[in-house]
Amino acid sequence: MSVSPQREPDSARDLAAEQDYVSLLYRKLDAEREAAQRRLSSALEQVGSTPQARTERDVATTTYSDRLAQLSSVEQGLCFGRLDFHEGETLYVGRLGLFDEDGDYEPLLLDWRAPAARPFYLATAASPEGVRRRRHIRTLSRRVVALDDEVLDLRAADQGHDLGLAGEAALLAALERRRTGEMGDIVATIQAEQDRIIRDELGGVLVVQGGPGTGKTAVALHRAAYLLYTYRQQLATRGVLVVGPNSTFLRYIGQVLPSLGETGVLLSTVGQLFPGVRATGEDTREAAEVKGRAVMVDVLTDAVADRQRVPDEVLRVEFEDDVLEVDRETCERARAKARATRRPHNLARRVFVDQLLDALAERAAGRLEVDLFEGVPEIPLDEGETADAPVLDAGDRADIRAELASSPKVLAALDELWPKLTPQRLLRDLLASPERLASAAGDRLTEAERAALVRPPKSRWTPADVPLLDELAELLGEDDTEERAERERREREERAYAEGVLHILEQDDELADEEILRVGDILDAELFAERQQARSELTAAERAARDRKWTFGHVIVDEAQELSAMDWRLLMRRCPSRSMTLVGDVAQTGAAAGTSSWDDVLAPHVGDRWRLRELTVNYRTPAEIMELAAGVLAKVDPALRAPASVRESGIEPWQRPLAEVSLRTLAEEELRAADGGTVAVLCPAARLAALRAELPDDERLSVLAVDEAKGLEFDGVLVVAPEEIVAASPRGWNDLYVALTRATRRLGVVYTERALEPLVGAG
Ligand SMILES: Nc1ncnc2c1ncn2[C@@H]1O[C@H](COP(=O)(O)OP(=O)(O)OP(=O)(O)O)[C@@H](O)[C@H]1O
Repeated sequence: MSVSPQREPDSARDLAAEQDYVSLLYRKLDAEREAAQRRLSSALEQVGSTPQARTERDVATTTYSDRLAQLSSVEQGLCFGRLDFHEGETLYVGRLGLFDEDGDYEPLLLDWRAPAARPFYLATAASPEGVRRRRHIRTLSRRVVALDDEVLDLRAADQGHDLGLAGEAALLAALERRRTGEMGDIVATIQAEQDRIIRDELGGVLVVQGGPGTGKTAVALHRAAYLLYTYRQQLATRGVLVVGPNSTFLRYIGQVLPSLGETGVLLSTVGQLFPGVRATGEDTREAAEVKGRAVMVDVLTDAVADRQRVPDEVLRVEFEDDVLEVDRETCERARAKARATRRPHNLARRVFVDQLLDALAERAAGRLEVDLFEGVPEIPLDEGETADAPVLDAGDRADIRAELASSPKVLAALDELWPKLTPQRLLRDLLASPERLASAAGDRLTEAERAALVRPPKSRWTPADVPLLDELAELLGEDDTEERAERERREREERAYAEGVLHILEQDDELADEEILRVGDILDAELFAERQQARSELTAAERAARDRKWTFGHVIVDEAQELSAMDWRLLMRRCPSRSMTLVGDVAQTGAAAGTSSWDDVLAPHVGDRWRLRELTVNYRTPAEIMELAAGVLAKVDPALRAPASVRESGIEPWQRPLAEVSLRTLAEEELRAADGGTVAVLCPAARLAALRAELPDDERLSVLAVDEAKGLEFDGVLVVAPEEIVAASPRGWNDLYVALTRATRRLGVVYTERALEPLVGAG
């Protein structure tokens, strides 16, 4: 069911009145910016030499810079709505809150995320929530260009259409706009089913399932902004992580949160979540699938165990012109004792090394005693002395042990048996050796699957390696005793420094600055030290990106259907609170290790403790294109239903054989038709290079394989060789469904031999 825009011309008087109000809001915004700029400049001028002055300066500069960035980000579309209530009250809704500080602090503009702004998104004629009229105010720069009114009375309810859209005219205007290659925010036209998801409670796992174009990405990002606004205390320090499928996609959505005034969110792919590793390599489809399986946990566990060796017969170690020997049984006992600690490999190593050093020290002491007495005439025993009493005392033995512990040869011998390992070294060794792989995998992987994993040791890391490295980091652990001692020492110093500052703050009568007094009032020294460090150096998102053990306050995953079982394990580690929003569409799964069931994905981590919400309206793809795509969806699973398109474009999709067309000419035509908007040619990966060479070089034209186009949209799309896309993978129909649903206006399909069955009759 689609709708078409119908608007009464706005009365000039109404426009002028709204222009006056909007201008007042911009003046207020300017004044706030100037004030923040002034405060920032004066804070920067303070060249404090005392710790107290430095602290003041750091706090102030961060606060005012953040505020300035936020005030600049809301310049476009500052105010976009107005609510008139039956009781006579009027509220303006916009990107941030502005208050009348000279009067009685009345809100001039309500932040869209404030509870009082909710009727703007939820009120309907059938359930008006006291709202008489909802007005969408459309602006261009600072100029009011159009008003769209909805009167919410029961007469309007009778005329309601079945999609239940709010602010139809404004919505359709937003949907008709040309695509630029960067996603925009939808804050002015969020629909009720989306609003309910955006404002769903923070805790627990929320799964949002929705077909293509239903606004899953838009909703996920607005939810991040909403959560940060509503639960700022809880989330600001731990941060929010947004995970996307690839870096093209992250670039595509990169502007949405800043345009909503939020900069403290880490956007990342799973492949970027292991600090120090850049996953620039590519796996074959089969290798990626095998690496993503949950069974890899057992394979890796055994691969670690395989690195804890005992000698075949006897351990022989050179030490001071001598060779010390420890039998295999003693080595086995040492290994069993170390394993029994259940500590990660690198931490359990200490136990193993200690045991063997004890054994070696005993051998060395025994040798020394024999040596001492060699050639010495027998001395009669004193009374009470026995012949086998140790000659070396505890101090001597300790010295011998210390010497052994610092002997490079001894250490090298022990390292042979139980090496200190990094995740990188272990995984590199494992994947480079068919023998190691066979030993670790046992019968968990077939020979062919193991062969798919083998690669040369110098290969680049791939995204599917990253969750394996993360798993290994857990299995291996880090023996960071020394770093920890150093960190504790630094923390003690910082605490002492903070205590000093707080003391000064308490004493200093002249400190009228509200900010600093508040800091002194509510923080103890420890928290203050922590916060100072956090503020003066990095944002939460930046710190999180550098720290593998960082845990986030909330994690949002887009295109969540693509993640493998191993990816999920990594993400769950980053979010022990399980406060997560997962958005995706199981009909669009392309990755071989991806999922077709949310249950399967979540059961190992949260059982059935997750809640499902669905999005049902497609805002992107016109009805004509969706009709074509629905046939392909039926091939994925006949039980699945395509979402209802919100509009018709009046342009039928078409199909033609490759032999009869020039792709270059077609692409040029599409670029012209897009009229400044974007065009994509989507094809099987095998044709990418040839097509990139053939097609015009234009920044508005993208030539992509289907997995690269996931989540993106373009005004015009040409799908090339659909039958090859289907044949290229077991999830080929899903891929074709994704390809067909990327267009906002025009779609053409160019097939190689004959039209695919579900597409026959189209175009
Ligand atoms: N309420 C809305 N107002 C205006 N535009 C909207 C609204 N909801 C969604 N859109 C637009 O619809 C398009 C599709 O949204 P989005 O990319 O979030 O969908 P999706 O469900 O993530 O799609 P896919 O599954 O294909 O990745 C975007 O251009 C988005 O801006």
